[in-house]
Amino acid sequence: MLRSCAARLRTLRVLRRQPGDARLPGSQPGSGKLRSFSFEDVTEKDQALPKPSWSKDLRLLFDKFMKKCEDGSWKRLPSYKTSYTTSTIQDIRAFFSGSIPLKEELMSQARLFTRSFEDGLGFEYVMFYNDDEKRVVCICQGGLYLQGPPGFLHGGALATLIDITLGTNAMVAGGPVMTANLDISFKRPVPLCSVVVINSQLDKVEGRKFFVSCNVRSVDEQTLHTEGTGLFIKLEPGKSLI
Ligand SMILES: CC/C=C\C/C=C\C/C=C\CCCCCCCC(=O)SCCNC(=O)CCNC(=O)[C@H](O)C(C)(C)COP(=O)(O)OP(=O)(O)OC[C@H]1O[C@@H](n2cnc3c(N)ncnc32)[C@H](O)[C@@H]1OP(=O)(O)O
Repeated sequence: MLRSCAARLRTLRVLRRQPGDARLPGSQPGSGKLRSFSFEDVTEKDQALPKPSWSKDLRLLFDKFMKKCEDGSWKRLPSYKTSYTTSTIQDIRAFFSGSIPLKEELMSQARLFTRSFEDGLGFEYVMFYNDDEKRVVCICQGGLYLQGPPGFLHGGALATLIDITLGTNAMVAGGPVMTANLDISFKRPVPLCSVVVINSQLDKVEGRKFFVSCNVRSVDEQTLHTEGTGLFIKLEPGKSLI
């Protein structure tokens, strides 16, 4: 698994020697196929689909959950590098009652933190949602640029993955939310480039407060890496954030 991460890093270094170019979407690593950078490439491509940088474990888990989607009980959630396309920026500004401090131009360049790394070096993840059970499962692989202790995933990176998983669980149930509180117990470190499964469930809703909890386990389910709980507050349209 670590070897596939290192090979991916070498490939990216070779491709990066061409300034102003981006990799052709869908090209094979090492193929050297390049073409000019296009904004649509980074905004429109669904990132929650198999890529060459995924390990075998991540692919197998993805296939397993896609099978569960066949009867409609589970749904894969697509994911993009930015949620803020030019057409929705006005709506978002209105929703937050003008409290977003960024100017239009910068806003359109903003990227979702977890989708800002090159393929395979940062966060690779896919979330699946079960509406009846109010559960979200995130299958994820933390890449070489997310190191904390030598050879292990940074705790903040894992906290980020937990935050977005719990937040997504709250959001699919109740609409736009923000994290008010996160409580995380790190029990066993996560090896870098390994795959873990974040299992979350919506425990309780009280007015605008959504209480969500999760555990993080290894692929073989033998290791309990982490447990976490979160409180998410449903945002009120037109209410300023600041
Ligand atoms: C057309 C589309 C339009 C819009 C959609 C656009 C976008 C979608 C929006 C978001 C999607 C993106 C989500 C991804 C984000 C990833 C996660 C994050 O990184 S969030 C960033 C980190 N979090 C923050 O910066 C939050 C900072 N805090 C706040 O902004 C506010 O405190 C708050 C959480 C928004 C709550 O403020 P409110 O004024 O709205 O609510 P309150 O009246 O203060 O509280 C309501 C209720 O909740 C209780 N409460 C609030 N905070 C806490 C807390 N920390 N611990 C415990 N309880 C808390 C409070 O006591 C009230 O309880 P009640 O009295 O029982 O009702």
